[in-house]
Amino acid sequence: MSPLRSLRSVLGALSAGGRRRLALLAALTVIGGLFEFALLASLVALLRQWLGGTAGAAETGSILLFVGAVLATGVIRFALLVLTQRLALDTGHRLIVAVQRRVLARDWPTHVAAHTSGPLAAIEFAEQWLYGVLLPLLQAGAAAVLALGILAALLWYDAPIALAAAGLLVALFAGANLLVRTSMRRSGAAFGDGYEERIAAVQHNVGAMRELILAGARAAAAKRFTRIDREFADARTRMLIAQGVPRILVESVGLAALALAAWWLAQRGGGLIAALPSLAALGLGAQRLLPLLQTINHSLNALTSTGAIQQRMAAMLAEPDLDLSPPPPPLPFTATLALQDVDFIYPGRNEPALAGIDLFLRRGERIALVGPNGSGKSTLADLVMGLLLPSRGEVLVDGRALQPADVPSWQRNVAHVPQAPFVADATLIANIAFMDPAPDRGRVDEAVRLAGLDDLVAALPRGLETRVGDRGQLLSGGQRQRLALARALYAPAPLLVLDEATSALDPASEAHVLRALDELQQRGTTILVIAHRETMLAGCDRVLRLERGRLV
Ligand SMILES: Nc1ncnc2c1ncn2[C@@H]1O[C@H](COP(=O)(O)OP(=O)(O)OP(=O)(O)O)[C@@H](O)[C@H]1O
Repeated sequence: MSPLRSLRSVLGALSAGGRRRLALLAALTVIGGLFEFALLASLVALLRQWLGGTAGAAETGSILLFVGAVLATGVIRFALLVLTQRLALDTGHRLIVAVQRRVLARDWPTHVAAHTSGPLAAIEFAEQWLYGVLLPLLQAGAAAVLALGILAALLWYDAPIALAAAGLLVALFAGANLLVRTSMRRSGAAFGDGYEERIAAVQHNVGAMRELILAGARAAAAKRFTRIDREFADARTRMLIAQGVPRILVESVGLAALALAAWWLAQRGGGLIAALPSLAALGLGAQRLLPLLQTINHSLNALTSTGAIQQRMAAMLAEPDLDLSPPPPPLPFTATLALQDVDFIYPGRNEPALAGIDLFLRRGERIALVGPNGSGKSTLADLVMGLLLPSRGEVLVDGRALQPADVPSWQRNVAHVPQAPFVADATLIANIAFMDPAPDRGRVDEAVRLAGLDDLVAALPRGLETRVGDRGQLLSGGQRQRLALARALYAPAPLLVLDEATSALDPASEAHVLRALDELQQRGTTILVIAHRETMLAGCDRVLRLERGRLV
């Protein structure tokens, strides 16, 4: 995707309001440019009058015009400073939120297949894009207005010289950019890769701390990180150097050209004195024109060098946006849940994970699913929960085929306890009443009791208000599992799926959970238990066995 196309798609991801604010920002920047031009024009007019010796009312008028332009430009500059910062940060905020919404909108298979470093890096990329591309582009817009004005004035003053100077500058910029373009593109792409790799390395080091300590591999991890960060820093250095080269080249050659022009003008009839007004105009023009051209050039360079980052953002923003409407009501589930001749093949796999599955569950039944590792138990559970959709066959709820559009309302019937649950760095109560801004204390206590967490809560000085640490590291493995069970029980759902949910529990805790399952079943909950341990099969109405993706 070309930089301009990806720029368009990034901007397209902003809401209509966001784009309107951006248009306002662009308009303000151009107005700022116009005022700067007015300021410069009045300064030139004033100089001309002074140099020409004109006095009286005309001079007073010019001075008043000049003072007015200075004051107005100051006010506009201040307004621009405030508005630019506000609108720019607002645009950055909108972009970051837009990316996060797309991450949250991903379906389960996409989420599982994606690297976690991508969404994290996207936050930095949004800021890089904002300060590295968008703001420089806006400044370039204002600079272009001013540059065109100055050029027009110079053309009017001395066309041949102005044309020669403008031609030289444009040629210099174009040449310098051609020189560094490839380096800029490559280093920009390496910068984007390096940034993601660096985040992935940090995640790896933090996540694998225990393994690194025990394997005596912390120094190796530090070396690996050093290499990754070195490469990233090198890419960034190359990118910044490539961005800076045109400026140096143009400034030095431009200055030399100005000296040559002065010499050439002095050779014309009348000598240096006669050439002074032309030289002053040229010098003033060049002095103002050069930084403007630098600004324009810098923004175009930024577009090239951050092209890879922008493309990543554009690709993420092209993903479907999240539906923010409130969750739909639960799909009626009164009698049966069935899988009919279901196959499932994971993307990139040749063999189906599940084949020819026929499964029939009555409401209120408790069924166990057993089978060796990799036989497809979790895949089957994911199909039942609507996290995966069958590659062939159908899932039927009360005899009606589940359509993709029904999945969110079907999922409102499901509570799930995985083997390795997610535990937030928050209090016990916040983890149990997950995402509920006003936890219902009665339901929390009931869930704590059923999950057998009451002894732990009673023993903690801060009870349910105890923080459990990052990923629940301040709890034992069994306590984490019981916490996940309590979470699943907090929002009572007609279907409870336990996927190796008690693997870390001691016999007494497991017996407690089995009694809780009996109680839930009596209340009409349908329960699907995936287990390797025989003990968990007690109380199940049926035991189904999966082998190599088939029910046997
Ligand atoms: N996201 C995935 N992408 C590709 N293949 C996958 C994915 N998840 C699982 N598989 C494959 O699907 C097959 C079934 O895996 P599944 O996790 O359902 O087995 P399981 O019976 O639950 O195993 P375990 O008892 O070890 O938990 C395995 O061969 C596994 O490698």
